[in-house]
Amino acid sequence: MNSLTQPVVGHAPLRNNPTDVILPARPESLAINSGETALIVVDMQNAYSTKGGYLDLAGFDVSSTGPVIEQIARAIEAARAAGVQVIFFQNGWDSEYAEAGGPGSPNWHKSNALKTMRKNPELQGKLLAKGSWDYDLVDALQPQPGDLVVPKPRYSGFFNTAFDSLLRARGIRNLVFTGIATNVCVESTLRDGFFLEYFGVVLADATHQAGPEFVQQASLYNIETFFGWVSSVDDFCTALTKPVTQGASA
Ligand SMILES: C/C(=C/NC(N)=O)C(=O)O
Repeated sequence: MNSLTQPVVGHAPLRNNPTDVILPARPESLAINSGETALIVVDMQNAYSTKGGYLDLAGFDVSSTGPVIEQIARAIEAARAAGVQVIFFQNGWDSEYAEAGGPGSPNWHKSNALKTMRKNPELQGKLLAKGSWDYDLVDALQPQPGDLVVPKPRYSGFFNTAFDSLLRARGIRNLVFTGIATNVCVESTLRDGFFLEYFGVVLADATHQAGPEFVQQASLYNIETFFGWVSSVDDFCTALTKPVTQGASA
């Protein structure tokens, strides 16, 4: 075989027509390649954003999650149009809660879902259980062919999941985060990604905290200052439609 007829293989088969974009962000703009970037939608389940779901029943305020869902939908549409991989996380456990861990697990003691069910036995089997309404992704944010859905049993999406392998196999290095809750699963996953050499960006207006407003600000401060970058849905959508020509400045 000569060099023209030999099959060619390489690492990281990038997605169609990857382009470089400059994403305005704090504390500085980021140059990212669309083929090496994934939009991460964290736990947009009824549990976290719908009245009657786990967070609401546990006493957290979910009254302003509607605009966040709309912003995430915009970010997903822009990502799909630009060929950016969309990955949904879905948090929860089997209906017997074996995956949640028993009293030997700190999760059993700290999970407000498990604590709420222990206090209200009539809810047993309903919160964050696979197959339940609570576990389902919200109607407005449903995966489409080509998107990935990754179930996860703990706050960090890297723990006991296929996430890292899925990213590595696709040559993805940049993780753009949306979802709920900023201060729990979003921040946990972004932090673990930082230690694994992923560049993490959070789209602030496509996230919502679990707890008072100050924890949203604290989490964004932490991310901007120590673990990654903070941007917005407008900047993400605009950046994806304005590829940067190699060698040109933004
Ligand atoms: C409080 C909480 C947050 N989860 C998340 N998706 O950030 C939980 O799962 O208990």
